[in-house]
Amino acid sequence: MSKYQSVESWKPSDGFISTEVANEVIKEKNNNLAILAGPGAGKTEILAQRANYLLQTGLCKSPQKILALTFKVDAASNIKNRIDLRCGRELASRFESSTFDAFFISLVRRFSTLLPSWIDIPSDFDVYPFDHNWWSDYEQNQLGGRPFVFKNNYSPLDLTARPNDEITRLWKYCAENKIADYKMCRSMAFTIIKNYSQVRYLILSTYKYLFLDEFQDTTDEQFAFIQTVFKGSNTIISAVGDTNQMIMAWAGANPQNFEKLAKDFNSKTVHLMVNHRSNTKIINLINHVIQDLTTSMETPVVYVGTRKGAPPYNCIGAKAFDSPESEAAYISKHINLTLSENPTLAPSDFALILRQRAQDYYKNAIGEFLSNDLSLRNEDALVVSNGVKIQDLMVEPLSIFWMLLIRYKAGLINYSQEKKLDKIASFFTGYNLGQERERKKLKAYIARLMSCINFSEPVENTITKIFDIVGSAKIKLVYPQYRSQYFNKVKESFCILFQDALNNNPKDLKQAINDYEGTNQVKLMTIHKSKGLEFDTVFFVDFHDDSWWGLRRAVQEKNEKSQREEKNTFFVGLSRAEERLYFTKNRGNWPPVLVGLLKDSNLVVQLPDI
Ligand SMILES: Nc1ncnc2c1ncn2[C@@H]1O[C@H](COP(=O)(O)OP(=O)(O)OP(=O)(O)O)[C@@H](O)[C@H]1O
Repeated sequence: MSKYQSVESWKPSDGFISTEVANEVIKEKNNNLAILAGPGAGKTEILAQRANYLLQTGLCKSPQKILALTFKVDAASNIKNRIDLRCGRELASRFESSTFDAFFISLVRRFSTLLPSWIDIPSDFDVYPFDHNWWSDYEQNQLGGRPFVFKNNYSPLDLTARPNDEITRLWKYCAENKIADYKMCRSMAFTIIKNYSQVRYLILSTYKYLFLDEFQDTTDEQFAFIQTVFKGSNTIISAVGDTNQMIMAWAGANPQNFEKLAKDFNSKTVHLMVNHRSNTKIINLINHVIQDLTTSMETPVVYVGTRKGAPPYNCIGAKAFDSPESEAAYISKHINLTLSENPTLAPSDFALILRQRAQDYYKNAIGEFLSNDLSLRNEDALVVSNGVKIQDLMVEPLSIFWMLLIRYKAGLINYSQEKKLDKIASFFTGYNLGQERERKKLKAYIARLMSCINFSEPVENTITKIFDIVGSAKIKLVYPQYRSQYFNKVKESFCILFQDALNNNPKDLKQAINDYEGTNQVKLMTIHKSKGLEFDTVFFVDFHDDSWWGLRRAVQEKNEKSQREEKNTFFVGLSRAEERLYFTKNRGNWPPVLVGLLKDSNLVVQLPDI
């Protein structure tokens, strides 16, 4: 029997609502696609379903693979997690998801021997961003200091011709210390690709399909890489994004990406006009803001919701306060009221988002939250200095794996979590879950890992024992991002955060797990960090003119580009809400441009006193 399903019998999984356009995207065979879609349209999901379709029907046959490239680590693991859970091991192993930078690094490690002979970097170098302190040390110790190109906006260098002394000295120093920063890796990857057509052909013959998620955030440099490798090839590209959510221009994202894709790759443009996330009132507000974002040359799009049920009464509101404390006191009471009226909601369904300085806001607000029996978690905070941010830790595959084992040991695992644990363990062991005998061996392996867990021992001991059984080589093979020092950062951050949760709840394991995962905590984060997420209720806090100074300045200076970026940021934030969306300020004036938009919509009411 064929291991592949027929194209006719293949169906999308997990309650996916398919529209004609969605179906067209999933099943496109020949054309490069530019998929434009608004918030909540299920952009990542449609790529995940397309990957399932191509792998499960054999349109992407072994040994061909799909490569998904994106800007951010969490977006890369998000799509990979969905494929891993839905496809078997063999199929999932042919879906590779990576950030652009991680892909560049893997190219350099693999082909470092092809680099010009003056570059002597060993393949097991560590990568981290060289920050201000690093450069200060370097400048003090190294003759000639930081190369000029590293001081400015930097395009990748072609390293084939031996560059100047400053550059060669930097590379020599890094080779001796087995380190490199991201910019250096980009240069090395470009040098390999441009000068060795064999490497390009190897990439092209490996990847029949290329997915580009969050395409609006792609930089010129990344686009140049896509052009160099894929232009004129048979690899089929599917790029998905939302130009109204482009908030990375400061990091080099180019608003013309979709046009460039159409020109260079003759891509077919498809619009997904649905929003599966928000209620009709919030979608009306989204459509209203889109009208403002649309230039006179474009036709404004209008999104249609698929969510059932009427929006809650007063679901979009605003209120002014005279201090962050009184604002936080009101919000925590409001959350408690909504929780008491909606028993299916938990504190983690509520988010406070703000333009900047989440930690300052946290310090002012936490007391009020605690006195209303609620906990607030600053998702943007580092677990430990030089460690991983809480929000990033939550999506790290190793943190997910360790928590699943801990849940299993504590008897607090549900069916889908257990399936997920089996899947990850099968990646480490190679056991086939479809075969009874191998499944038994897999269960014995998981039991062995679990026997390492002793809740009265320091968490670090437990994790080290688990790690010894799994083996570092296996972990690095399955998750290439852990080939560097980053593994130790994730491990240390996990141990500290989970140890804290255990210490705070010595007799209540369930509560400790909830504390670690933030299940019973209201989330606090910057708008940039909220991108890609969704919450039942969103409070836009600290929503005053001073915190939107970037927009104020852009208006004063008539800087259209910056105004657009600020408005896009506002758009990203408000489109995170499913059912309730509130704007609050604790001083000064409302930001005039944004509040003008809200007033014009006629959708925002004054929130009542509680
Ligand atoms: N085709 C679909 N049918 C039903 N529900 C869907 C579908 N696609 C996505 N969803 C659900 O809709 C919500 C929004 O999806 P998702 O977060 O993938 O959208 P998105 O396009 O990435 O949004 P954004 O750009 O705003 O982050 C999620 O809860 C998701 O599970």
